[in-house]
Amino acid sequence: MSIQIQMIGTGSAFSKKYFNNNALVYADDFTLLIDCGITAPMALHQLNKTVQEIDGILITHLHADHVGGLEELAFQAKYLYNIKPKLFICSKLLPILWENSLKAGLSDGRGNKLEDFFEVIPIIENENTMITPSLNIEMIQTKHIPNKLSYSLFINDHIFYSADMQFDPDLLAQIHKERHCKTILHDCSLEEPGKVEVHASLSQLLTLPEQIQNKILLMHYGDNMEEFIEKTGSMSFIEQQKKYTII
Ligand SMILES: O=c1ccn([C@@H]2O[C@@H]3COP(=O)(O)O[C@H]3[C@H]2O)c(=O)[nH]1
Ligand SMILES: [Zn+2]
Ligand SMILES: [Zn+2]
Repeated sequence: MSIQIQMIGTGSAFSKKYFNNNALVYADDFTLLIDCGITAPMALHQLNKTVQEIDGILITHLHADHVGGLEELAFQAKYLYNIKPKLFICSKLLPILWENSLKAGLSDGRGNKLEDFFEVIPIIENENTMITPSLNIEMIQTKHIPNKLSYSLFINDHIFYSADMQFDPDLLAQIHKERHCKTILHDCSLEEPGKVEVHASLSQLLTLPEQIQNKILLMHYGDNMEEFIEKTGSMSFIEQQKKYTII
């Protein structure tokens, strides 16, 4: 079954030209937002979308370019539309999201909790979770910031979505060979090697075999992306706001 992916933002954390690297996944009857960064409410507004059109939000890790927009969406959902979107998050991240990130803004001082804003659905890592009959997600822990939990995703078993991760050629080879992934959406730092070690860099990704490179759409890139067009081997940059049908 085919799905559509639309990056509401394709930028790196400090980008001022692109919104935060967050994605809408359209399955038959379900729209999932993958990550909800600081700029996500504005990015959705530019697509003429409100939280009413989002059936679920899935969080990969707790950096602000991936969760910084949740407070606004939570308040909009509750106080503007009186709805409760589903919130999918690995069970290990769930307490940290509330206690260390959202509680300050969302708590009402009378003991409210995350479940007052979202239908919280804890995800067990490495287990295939049905989001909706036409959309399964498996979350695997990947290396991003040392000692900080971060997850990448398999979507419907054959799409790999890196979220934020360091270069891991062995994992990508395994994904290609054993999981038969057809499409890989991968974060890509355009900084010179050594400056930002917490994302895969373009120079690292260019060392991958051709048959892996031609599956890769590059995302989470800096404002200088256009300088690198035609310099990405068999990979290409995914475009912000464009809808991609992935079978
Ligand atoms: O140990 C660290 C922690 C953070 N950072 C920067 O902060 C950013 C946070 O969002 P991000 O994960 O998209 O990208 C990260 C990097 O740009 C870093 O370079 N080294
Ligand atoms: Zn990020
Ligand atoms: Zn990050």
